[in-house]
Amino acid sequence: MTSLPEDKSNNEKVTFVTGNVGKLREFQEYFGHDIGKHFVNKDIDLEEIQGTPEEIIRAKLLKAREVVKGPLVVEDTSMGFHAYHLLPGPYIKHFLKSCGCQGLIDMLEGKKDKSAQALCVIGFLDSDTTKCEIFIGKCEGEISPEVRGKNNFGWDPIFIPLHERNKEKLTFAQLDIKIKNEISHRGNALKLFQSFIEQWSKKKY
Ligand SMILES: O=c1nc[nH]c2c1ncn2[C@H]1C[C@H](O)[C@@H](COP(=O)(O)OP(=O)(O)OP(=O)(O)O)O1
Repeated sequence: MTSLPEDKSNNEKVTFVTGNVGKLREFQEYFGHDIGKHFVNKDIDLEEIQGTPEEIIRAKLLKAREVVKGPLVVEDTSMGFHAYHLLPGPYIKHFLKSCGCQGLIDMLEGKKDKSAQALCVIGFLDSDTTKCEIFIGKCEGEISPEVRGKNNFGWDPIFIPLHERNKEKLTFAQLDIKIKNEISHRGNALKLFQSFIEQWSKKKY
């Protein structure tokens, strides 16, 4: 299990509420060694509502608030096919669990349009407010005709990000985590979140 490094300073830490090891790994890779100065991780199973990505993230933050007192961050990721008007979208977790990566490929059988979009929504809630800050990152891609690369994170082995850094059309699972973070939905959301959290820490301490 990936865990964030401990830090003994007195700064109030932001709690990243997630039970998803893949998310934690990419978060840690993005922020680097200092991550423990700012964040701690708590694995709480947060019930997910149905709705738009913004509605889902707000509900996730408010649910987490019932358990975590201090500043907190949650994340929700969806992935959908343009041929299906971006469904499964927020329901991708359930599709993946029941059909697997091959099942997702099969959903596009006979469809000419294999394009897909990944969306990452990061939500932040400070301790003294109910105002949710939301950061959204997107990544356009296409679904690979077969499962490729080591599957250690969700639908990574079938998602080919369309980006000039990926001329070889590798799936996320075949790309180095550093490159994934530079071009992915999560990386794009983290860029926005990072500038916010740096300003927030300056004001706070
Ligand atoms: O970059 C990614 N590359 C491939 N797969 C990914 C990625 N990011 C999330 N995923 C998968 C995990 C889950 O099957 C679904 C999102 O579900 P999602 O509700 O956001 O996450 P979760 O319940 O696993 O963790 P959490 O404890 O943070 O709510 O897509």
